[in-house]
Amino acid sequence: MNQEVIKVNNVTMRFNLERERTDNVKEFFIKKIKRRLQIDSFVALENVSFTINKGEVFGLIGDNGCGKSTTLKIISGIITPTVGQVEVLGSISPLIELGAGFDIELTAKENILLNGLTLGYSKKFIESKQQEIIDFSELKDFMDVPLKNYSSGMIARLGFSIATLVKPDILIVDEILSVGDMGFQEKCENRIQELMAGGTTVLIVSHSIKQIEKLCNRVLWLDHGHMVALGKTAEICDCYKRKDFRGMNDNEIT
Ligand SMILES: Nc1ncnc2c1ncn2[C@@H]1O[C@H](COP(=O)(O)OP(=O)(O)OP(=O)(O)O)[C@@H](O)[C@H]1O
Repeated sequence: MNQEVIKVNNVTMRFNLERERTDNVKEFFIKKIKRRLQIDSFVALENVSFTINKGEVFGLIGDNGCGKSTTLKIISGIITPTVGQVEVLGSISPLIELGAGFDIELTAKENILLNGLTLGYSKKFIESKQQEIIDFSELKDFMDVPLKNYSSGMIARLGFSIATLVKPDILIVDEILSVGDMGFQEKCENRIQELMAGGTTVLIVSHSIKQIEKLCNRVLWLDHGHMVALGKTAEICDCYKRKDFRGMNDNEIT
């Protein structure tokens, strides 16, 4: 029987955007008291519901600004939805923002320790795994270089190598694979497949439909914060490529 490990239930996310600039906290409160603060709200997600089963590789697709990263941030617990609930069963390794959890002034070696500690591992454990991380990232010659001198692809290599070191229950990958070169992307895809075989659930955001088609079992297509279609990868990607909104507001296309 399928075990649901991520449940997103009627989630709406509204962001407040100040219409005019407020330079300091005092000015903010004065404007607020005088009711002069004009705030527009922007709905990034509206009434989004879906579930992901253990061991699935689930993809989120859609045009720029449709709400993919917001969905991942809500699932990871980085932001709380305005309305609705999210339930997550198990440990999450979120690879969401490139370089998040890194200090660019520190060297790669120092960042492995910092990032590992942030993920909750002990210093001893990280040190014992350091070589494995260096080997997978193929950045041996750059270990003493501060991250500010790394390219985005190199940061992605390091981030992915740390996040997948220990098999997480749930791996969340936001676009990161797309900044690596072809060889590294392939290596990441193989590792994702290995993790999947070991029962890890993977949630991926990618603009590369080819990558989604290659890796995912099921896909959700979002448009302007709304669910357009949810279902098997081939069908949903096909609808997306043709911009076929037929499935709009339907539940699952199977
Ligand atoms: N903290 C925030 N405050 C205000 N608006 C936000 C905030 N975060 C996201 N948004 C807005 O919410 C919408 C959805 O953003 P999100 O980053 O989830 O889109 P996306 O689908 O991941 O886009 P992309 O494909 O370009 O990465 C966008 O219009 C964005 O400007």
